[in-house]
Amino acid sequence: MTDNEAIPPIEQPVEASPPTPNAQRPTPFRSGYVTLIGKPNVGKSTLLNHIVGQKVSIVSNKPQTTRRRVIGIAHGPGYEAAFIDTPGVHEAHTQLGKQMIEQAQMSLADINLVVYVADGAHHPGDLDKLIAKMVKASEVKVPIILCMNKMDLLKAEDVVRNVEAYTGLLGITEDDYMLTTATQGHNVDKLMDMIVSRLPVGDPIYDEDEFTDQSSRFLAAELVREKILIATRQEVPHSVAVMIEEWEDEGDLTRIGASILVEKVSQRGILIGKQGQFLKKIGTEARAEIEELLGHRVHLDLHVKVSEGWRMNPRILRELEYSE
Ligand SMILES: Nc1nc2c(ncn2[C@@H]2O[C@H](COP(=O)(O)OP(=O)(O)OP(=O)(O)O)[C@@H](O)[C@H]2O)c(=O)[nH]1
Repeated sequence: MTDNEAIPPIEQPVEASPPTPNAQRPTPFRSGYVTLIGKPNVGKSTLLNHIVGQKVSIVSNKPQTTRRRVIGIAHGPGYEAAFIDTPGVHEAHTQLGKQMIEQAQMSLADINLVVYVADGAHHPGDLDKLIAKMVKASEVKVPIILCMNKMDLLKAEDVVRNVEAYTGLLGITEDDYMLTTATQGHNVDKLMDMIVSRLPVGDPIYDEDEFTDQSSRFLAAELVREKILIATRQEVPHSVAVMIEEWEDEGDLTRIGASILVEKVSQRGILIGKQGQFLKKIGTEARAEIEELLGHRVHLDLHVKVSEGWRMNPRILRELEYSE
C-alpha cells in the first residue's frame, strides 16, 4: 500500500484530519452496506462515529461496549455508505453475549463490503483468527478491507510483522489495508476512499439527512450507559442496562425517565454513590449529550433498579431492544 508509506513516523504525534466530504469521489454514484467487524475494544465504534460525524455508537475502554447492531450512514459527493457496527466477537457466556455474536455473524449477510477492524498495535490472537475465518466463510464473497487501527500505539519495528500477519490471515493483498488512528481521525479519509472505490454503483438508499437507524430513545439510553461504562470498573459495566420508561416532548423540552438496571444490590450502591453524587454526575454528563443529540433542552430523571440475571432474560433483552 503506497499510501501507508506517506504516513508520518509513528512515534510522532499526528494531527487530526477531519472526514473529507468534499474530496474527489468517483462517479457514477456508489452506495452499499459495509460491515465493521472485529474483536471487542479495537475501535469499531470510534471509527464509525468519526466517519459519520455524529455519535451513533457509544465508546468506552471496556470490551463489549456495543451490544447490538447499529447502522451509521455516511453521505458524500457521489456516494452513500451505510456502516453496520457490530458487537465485538468474543467468547459468550450469557444469553446477551450469544445474541451479540449472532448479530455480528448476521451482519455478514447481504452486504457489499467487509471492513475488518484490528488492533494494529498487537499481533493477531486466536479470536482474530476465528473472526477472519468467519469473514472468509461468509456465503457471499465481497471485498475485504483491513483497517489496522490504533496506529498511534504501533511500534515502528512491529509494522511489517503485524501487517503481514493480518493480511495473511485474511488472504488479502497490500492494496487492501490501511493503518488508522480512529481517535484522531488519522488516515480515516484514506480508508474512506478505499471503501467508496469498492462499493457497487447504485442509487442512495437513505435520505441525505439520515445518519442512523437507531431511535432517539435508544440513543439516549445508550448515552446514559456510556457515561456509566466510562466511570465504573470490573464487573459493573457488563451488569448495567438502561431502560427508557418515560419520554414526553413538551415544545423545546423533552422529559426523559430512565431506569438503570444492575444485577446486585452492591452495584446499586456504587451507581448511586455517596449522597447520590455518582448518579448525579452520570445524569449531568448524559443530559448534556442528549441535549446535543435532540437539539433542545432535556430533563433527565434516573433511577437505579436491581434486576438479577437480566442478561439471561429474553423478555428483558427484548424490552431493552437488544433483541427482536
Ligand atoms: N490509542 C487509541 N485508542 C483508540 C483508537 N481507536 C479507539 N480507541 C479506544 O479504544 C477503546 C475502544 O473503542 P471502541 O470504539 O468502543 O471499540 P469497539 O471495537 O467498538 O468495542 P466493542 O464495543 O467492545 O466491540 C476506547 O477507549 C477508544 O477511545 C485509536 O486509534 N488509538
